[in-house]
Amino acid sequence: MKKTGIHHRQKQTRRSVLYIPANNERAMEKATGLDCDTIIVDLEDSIAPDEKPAARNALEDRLSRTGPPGKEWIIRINALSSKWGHDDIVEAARLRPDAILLPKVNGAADIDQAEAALRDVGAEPAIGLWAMIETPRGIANVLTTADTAHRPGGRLDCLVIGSNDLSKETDIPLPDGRQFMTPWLMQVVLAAKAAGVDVLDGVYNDFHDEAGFLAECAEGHLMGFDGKTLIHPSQIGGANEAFGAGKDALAQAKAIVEAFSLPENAGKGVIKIDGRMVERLHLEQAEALLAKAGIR
Ligand SMILES: CC(C)(COP(=O)(O)OP(=O)(O)OC[C@H]1O[C@@H](n2cnc3c(N)ncnc32)[C@H](O)[C@@H]1OP(=O)(O)O)[C@@H](O)C(=O)NCCC(=O)NCCSC(=O)C[C@H](O)C(=O)O
Ligand SMILES: [Mg+2]
Repeated sequence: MKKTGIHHRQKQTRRSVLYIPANNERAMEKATGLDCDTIIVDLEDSIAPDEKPAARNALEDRLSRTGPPGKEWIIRINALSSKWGHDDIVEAARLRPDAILLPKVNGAADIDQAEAALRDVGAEPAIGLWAMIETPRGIANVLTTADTAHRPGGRLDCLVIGSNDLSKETDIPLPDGRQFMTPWLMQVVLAAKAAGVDVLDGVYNDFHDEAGFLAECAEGHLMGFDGKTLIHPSQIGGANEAFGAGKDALAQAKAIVEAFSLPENAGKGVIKIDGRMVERLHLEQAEALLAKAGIR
């Protein structure tokens, strides 16, 4: 369970989170068989303005034929301030995804507006909200946005970096300028950790550049992201590897749990394993890692 989980969901593994344009029938068909943890069906930036209503209908039609994709799935709607946003959220609530992803969230008021709209249509409490943080104002206000997760009935469950929009709004080119965005990205990570919600890194556009993608995955993992958003199936394996608990980390976690379970360590707050100090906070960390990996 999340530390501060509001709707008491199970802690999800979200190493690899793949966007699929809602009107891409072939890609939607493939989604169930892909090894990604989560899919985001997109009604926003990958759908041309004239195609928005048709994409919404295509999604509804597909789900009525096939049912849900068989893994965590999210619908990214257009901003509620846009001419499509209201119809999108009404339709999304009817289709009952695990969560609705709001683009270009500038602050808590955007979450208020979405939660009110979901209340108005009687949306199930189990439908979560995810927020894209991809504007300068969204970065500046991210802690108060994240803290909406703590309100009674709060639906926020995950923050998602939108690096393309952030690049557009700040004139920092990608991928070369990512180092200059890093302080902002870390603000988002920190806010997510403070509020106890998940946080996902942005996409890597050049899906033929495997080395660049893997380097960005490794960096995102070190920065504390829970996973990475993806645009192409070829990126799934690398993200699962980078954000999954590696063999060494799992072995280390098991060693910590075993050491603290020894009778001679029962009353101790701190012990030594392989010459390193290990405290009970490390035990908690180890137990959480093993639980997330489904080991205990
Ligand atoms: C980028 C693409 C348009 C490339 O598509 P395509 O030309 O079809 O690529 P391939 O020929 O290499 O595809 C090989 C097979 O893989 C399937 N495929 C491709 N993409 C996906 C996908 N996303 N999900 C599932 N399956 C996919 C193809 O159908 C091929 O299958 P097969 O026929 O069996 O060979 C395309 O990848 C794409 O549209 N990607 C997603 C784009 C998207 O959703 N963009 C919006 C989110 S990004 C963003 O906006 C983030 C944020 O807001 C920000 O600001 O940064
Ligand atoms: Mg965006």
